[in-house]
Amino acid sequence: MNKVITVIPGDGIGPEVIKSAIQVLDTVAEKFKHQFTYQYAKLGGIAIDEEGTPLPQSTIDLCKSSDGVLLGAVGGPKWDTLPGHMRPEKGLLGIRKALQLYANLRPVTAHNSLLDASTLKREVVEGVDLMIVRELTGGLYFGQPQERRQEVDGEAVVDTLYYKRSEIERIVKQAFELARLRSKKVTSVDKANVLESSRLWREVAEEVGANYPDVKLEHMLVDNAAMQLIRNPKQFDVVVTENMFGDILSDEASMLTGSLGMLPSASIGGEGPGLYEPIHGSAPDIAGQNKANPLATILSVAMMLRYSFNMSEEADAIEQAVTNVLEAGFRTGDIAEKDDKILNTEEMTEKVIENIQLAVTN
Ligand SMILES: NC(=O)c1ccc[n+]([C@@H]2O[C@H](COP(=O)([O-])OP(=O)(O)OC[C@H]3O[C@@H](n4cnc5c(N)ncnc54)[C@H](O)[C@@H]3O)[C@@H](O)[C@H]2O)c1
Ligand SMILES: CC(C)[C@H](C(=O)O)[C@@H](O)C(=O)O
Ligand SMILES: [Mg+2]
Repeated sequence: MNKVITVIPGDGIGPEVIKSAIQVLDTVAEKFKHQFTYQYAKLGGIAIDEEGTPLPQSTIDLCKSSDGVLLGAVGGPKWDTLPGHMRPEKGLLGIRKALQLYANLRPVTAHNSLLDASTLKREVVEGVDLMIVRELTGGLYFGQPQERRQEVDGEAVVDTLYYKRSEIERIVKQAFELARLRSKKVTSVDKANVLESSRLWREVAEEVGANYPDVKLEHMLVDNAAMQLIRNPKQFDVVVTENMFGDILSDEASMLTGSLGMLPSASIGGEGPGLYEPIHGSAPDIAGQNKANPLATILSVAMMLRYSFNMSEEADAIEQAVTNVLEAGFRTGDIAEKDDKILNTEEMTEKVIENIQLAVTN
């Protein structure tokens, strides 16, 4: 198959992990006789520096003209003092919105060989396999007004948490559809004891859930959910929640797998291409040092092949290669234990590539 992929390296470790992901894609292309064409686009800090805006129109156009979008990460201290609308992160929010990617899937899978890399006890994380379904184009991130104000008694600020019923319906429906393919349980996370938006969220979850009698629905307040995620994460199958709660809970949940550097994501739901990115950021503290764990981005490539290109055998080959490499004891610094030899980004990528090449195909 021929596929056109828009590649957005971004800032910090973004270009490093994207380089790994492209090498993996090239390996898959060769092994499975596909042709992947890459068109590179700018987003975030590098786009601000070179084009004066975090989201150039040319980037939106390139994304829309492709079959899938692969993104590294954006942001960094260099751009932290810019006004809100000019920040790198605004570019990321803008491209998600422009492509109507309202559903962000963040799978959290504990690899057996990484159980001791987690900060939690082995018996707590063993067997964890959950999916966070994060609403991605609404809520506090996008609601208007969002501004600072001078009022008579001093400075004030407002962010707006806004959802349309239809926006809640479609994301909750997505969660139920996914749960049907998994363990048939949806936990809807909200703050319905305080927020009006959460009370509507809960109401809609009940209504949508009524159409899925085979799937169990439970509601959980977000503060309790944050605690339950580290007390007993195995109780969760699909977790569905609004944008900001999902952002926070997914970083927390990543530690069940051993590292933020392990968690991939797929953003889908629009009429055009899906966007695939690790959940981590540009990691300025390790950028440019060839230290970043490339696995989250490599696993995001697997999600792109599975969800956007319908290449499940190829996706399986990548995921299996990652499992094999971890089982063989190869580690980047973030998942290493005391006596492990630490591989750099390039060496880890090489191990995954060797493994894909060795895999026997049907
Ligand atoms: N999707 C994105 O583009 C995205 C996501 C989150 C944060 N950010 C941006 O990234 C910048 C830094 O944010 P932050 O430090 O809060 O979060 P971060 O995710 O960049 O880093 C948090 C910690 O995790 C480590 N880490 C992250 N990814 C890693 C990897 N692949 N391998 C090894 N270690 C890894 C970092 O070194 C750091 O110690 C900010 O500008 C933020 O806005 C971007
Ligand atoms: C960088 C930021 C805008 C982004 C978000 O909050 O969505 C990031 O934290 C993520 O999780 O993808
Ligand atoms: Mg985040």
